[in-house]
Amino acid sequence: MEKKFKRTLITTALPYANGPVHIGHLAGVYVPADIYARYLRLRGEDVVMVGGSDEHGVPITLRARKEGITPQEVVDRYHTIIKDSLEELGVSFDIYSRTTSKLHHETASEFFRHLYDKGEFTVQTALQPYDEKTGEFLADRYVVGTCPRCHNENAYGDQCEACGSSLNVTDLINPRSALTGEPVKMRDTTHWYLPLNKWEGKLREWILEGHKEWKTNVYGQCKSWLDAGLQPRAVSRDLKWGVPVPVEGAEGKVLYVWFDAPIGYISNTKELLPDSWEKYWKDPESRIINFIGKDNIVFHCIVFPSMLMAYGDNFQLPDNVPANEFLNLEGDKISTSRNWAVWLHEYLRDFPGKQDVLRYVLTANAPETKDNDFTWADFQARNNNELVAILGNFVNRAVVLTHKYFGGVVPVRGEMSDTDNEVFAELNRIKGALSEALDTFHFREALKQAMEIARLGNRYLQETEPWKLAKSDMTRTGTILNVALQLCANLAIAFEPFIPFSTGRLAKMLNIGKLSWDMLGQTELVAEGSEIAPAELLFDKIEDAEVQNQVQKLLDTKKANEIAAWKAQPQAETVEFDTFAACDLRVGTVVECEKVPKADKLLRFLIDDGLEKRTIVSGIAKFYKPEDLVGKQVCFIANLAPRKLKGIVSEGMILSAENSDGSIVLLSPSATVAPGAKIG
Ligand SMILES: Nc1ncnc2c1ncn2[C@@H]1O[C@H](COP(=O)(O)OP(=O)(O)OP(=O)(O)O)[C@@H](O)[C@H]1O
Ligand SMILES: [Zn+2]
Repeated sequence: MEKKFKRTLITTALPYANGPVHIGHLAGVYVPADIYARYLRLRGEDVVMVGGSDEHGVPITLRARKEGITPQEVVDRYHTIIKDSLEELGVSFDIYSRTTSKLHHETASEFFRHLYDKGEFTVQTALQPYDEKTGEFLADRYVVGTCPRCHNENAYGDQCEACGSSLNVTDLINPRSALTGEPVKMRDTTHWYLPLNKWEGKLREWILEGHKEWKTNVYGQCKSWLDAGLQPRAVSRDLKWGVPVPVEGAEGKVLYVWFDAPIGYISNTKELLPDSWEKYWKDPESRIINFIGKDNIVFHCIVFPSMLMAYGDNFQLPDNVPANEFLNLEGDKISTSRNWAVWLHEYLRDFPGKQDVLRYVLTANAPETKDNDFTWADFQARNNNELVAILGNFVNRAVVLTHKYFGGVVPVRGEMSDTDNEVFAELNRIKGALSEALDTFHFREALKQAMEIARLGNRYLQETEPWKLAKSDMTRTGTILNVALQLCANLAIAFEPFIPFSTGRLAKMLNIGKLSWDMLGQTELVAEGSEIAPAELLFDKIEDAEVQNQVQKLLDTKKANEIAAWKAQPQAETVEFDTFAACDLRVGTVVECEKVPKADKLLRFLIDDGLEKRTIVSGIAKFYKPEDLVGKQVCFIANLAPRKLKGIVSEGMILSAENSDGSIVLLSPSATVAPGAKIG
């Protein structure tokens, strides 16, 4: 039997404030959380959605060092971008705060101190990497080295981004300091550990016995962690940026970012509801739902619950953790550091007023059960073929026809035909399926069901053809349009959790007041005799040029990444001087230059080499216009055995350099020299 709850607290993973948010964050966490929150609010439930930026941890301090600014400046910049862009997308947080707030520092500090006083920690001294040049211990990402699994040379001390392995500093081959590049030294340092093993039994019972309904990806990950056996986990770090460890002898140490971040959920609730926050956290009749992406499962299902159990005081464990898998972009893993992303703030700038299109596409294609790919082609297709052609089209037809035949006044619904009754029966079936999908976090399925109402409407108009009937039977035409308008009003409810901007406009067009989930399925939402507003298009077609711009932006990024990753080839084997001297290298002046017919890569040169004019064929046609080269001086190998290319005998080879992007650049002397001058 499903348990009834009095209220729900929705938490959303705290985005890391070392960059803006991208579509992966949205698809994984913020869009589904917002859908669920809006749905519960429509049902009139007591629901609170909290969020905030995660502003501590090593990547932020590294970024600050790189840019020569303070960590506070880094987080101020990104917190503002993240907060504003999520708000503009319509993510309806009740509070969006940050972990550098005073209240959070106090809350996290008190949490640690309480566990410390209760004796919930163990203290361990262990060897940690240390940079002798800067005199600092190197936590997590301060250490880079070669990944033992995939041999990526730039794996971090906690993770390899190339192969996705989670690592320990000691796993890295040739570990070096990210600050100075020096090999790391190991030194003793003391930290506080939370013995997760102490909570293993309770965790097993709570998840493996008590929550078999969880998503299989979440349940499966928890099971494998638990089956592998839990170890004590360090909850402090040698760092200056963060919440200081509030005990004596802990100077220069802060709370591990994954100890402090989930406490952010508590401090955010506290900040929002100073007097009543506890009932959301401690009343067994409250329900906590954590929205996260798959890489956060262990922290939300193992680490944070252990912290809450260790704290005691009735803190409740989450009722569900509907974690999503990952969204990729055009076939590649989304990455902040490689700038491989669609950034929300840029999307909002490039597609003004199209928040709902992104919300729709990210839900329709959400990585609910497996990793999924976002492509601009799919984005365009879903907008044009679904939002415009199905939903927008149906609403537009119903509203336009009501204006055309009834002057915008909702016509009377006369006698109902079997078709009309079937439409309403189908609407009811959809309501059931839609609610069930939302209740069980199947948002893709829920969105599909909502779209079924619009499909139903289009089929209905197609079958009944009111535009034909209007010539002979206005009563029947009125009935049909009344039914169609009721479906439109139902769409305004069914789609509200997903695309709230458009449903707001739709409700206004239909001139209907506040809607609630209970009203879904009702057939008298638009009152007979009431006036509706003129038709307004809910969605516009997205043209090829708009998505091509976005694809080009990604291609540019790819190119920039390749150039940044380019490395010179290792040096070839040593040769004796005589070998070099045997090559007769000279400078010549280009007398003629033209494209070789039927060969798109080749140019034919006629070179004045100081003795005579010689012909050389060179494969650089993609990079130079022949007319631009006439009169220029080039370097060439004079004594290379002649070779036939496309029927032309080439007497030598022109020297060029291949750039990191694959383009070819000719070599020329830095000042004009006599043709035939020797190079050596
Ligand atoms: N591509 C993605 N698909 C789905 N969820 C994601 C994706 N990237 C991040 N998330 C989720 O978004 C939440 C906030 O992410 P966080 O700020 O920690 O970013 P991150 O994982 O460091 O991403 P990035 O490396 O791209 O900055 C986390 O719960 C994370 O699992
Ligand atoms: Zn690796």
